[in-house]
Amino acid sequence: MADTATTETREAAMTDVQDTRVPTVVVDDVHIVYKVHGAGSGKGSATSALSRIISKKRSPAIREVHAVRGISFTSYRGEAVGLIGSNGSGKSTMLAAIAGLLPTERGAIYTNGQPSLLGVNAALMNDLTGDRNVILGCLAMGMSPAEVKTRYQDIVDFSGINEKGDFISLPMRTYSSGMAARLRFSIAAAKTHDVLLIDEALATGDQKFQRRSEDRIRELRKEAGTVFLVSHNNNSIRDTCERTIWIEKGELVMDGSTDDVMKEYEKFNH
Ligand SMILES: Nc1ncnc2c1ncn2[C@@H]1O[C@H](COP(=O)(O)OP(=O)(O)OP(=O)(O)O)[C@@H](O)[C@H]1O
Repeated sequence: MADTATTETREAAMTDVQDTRVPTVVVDDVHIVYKVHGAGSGKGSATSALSRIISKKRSPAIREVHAVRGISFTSYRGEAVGLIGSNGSGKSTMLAAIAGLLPTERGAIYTNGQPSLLGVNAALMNDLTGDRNVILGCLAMGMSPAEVKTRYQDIVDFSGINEKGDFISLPMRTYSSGMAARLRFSIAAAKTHDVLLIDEALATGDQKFQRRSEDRIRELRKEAGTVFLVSHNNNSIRDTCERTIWIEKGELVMDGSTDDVMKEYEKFNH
């Protein structure tokens, strides 16, 4: 009897612990396959295109790249999760899939809340001025015009775009790649995201800005979101994420505390 009671208490306690962790993203045995058109064995695209026209053949074979091969994990509210791995291991593909931008070939991704992907290629309009982009970006994230007005100055100050003069009123195409990336990060980070996916954004700013963005990521976590960070900068992962997922050749190698995973990853790279 006593044993049963203990078991019940333990089970109740475990349920309590589980209940405090709210899952935000569940990745269940996901496979992602890119289909590359025009990847036939033609010698040079112009020659092969011409021979195709002459022979009236249809487009060349479609090649498949199996970028993610059966990855599973669950992230919880309040977590910052680093994604690491060699070039081409599938990190960006995994982020884009969580953001809902790529279909899964097999398996499924469930998200609680709206994921937002903040990549170095996030779309801002190059011909519009920085301030127009701030306004449009905020509206596109669902802020009301009044909210945009109150947030505007903070975003510009955070970006530091105006530190060396009035750059915010110049078109984005006149910005250096670092300046543009800083503005993109500042716009995206102005909103509390349910799931914020950051792809290498921190690598583009200078050190001062990197530190500022790391602080902002920590704040976003406190505001109850989940942050995923893809980076080749091991220090930014260490400073920002307490959990890290290591991917190689599309497969999950290790998922655990950043310290443990980094130790193994560094061994692998030496
Ligand atoms: N649009 C695409 N079409 C076809 N194949 C792609 C495409 N994007 C990525 N791949 C392939 O998918 C695999 C994973 O690429 P991915 O960009 O996800 O890697 P990554 O880990 O983010 O790399 P990196 O660290 O270099 O940014 C690679 O083999 C790559 O060639």
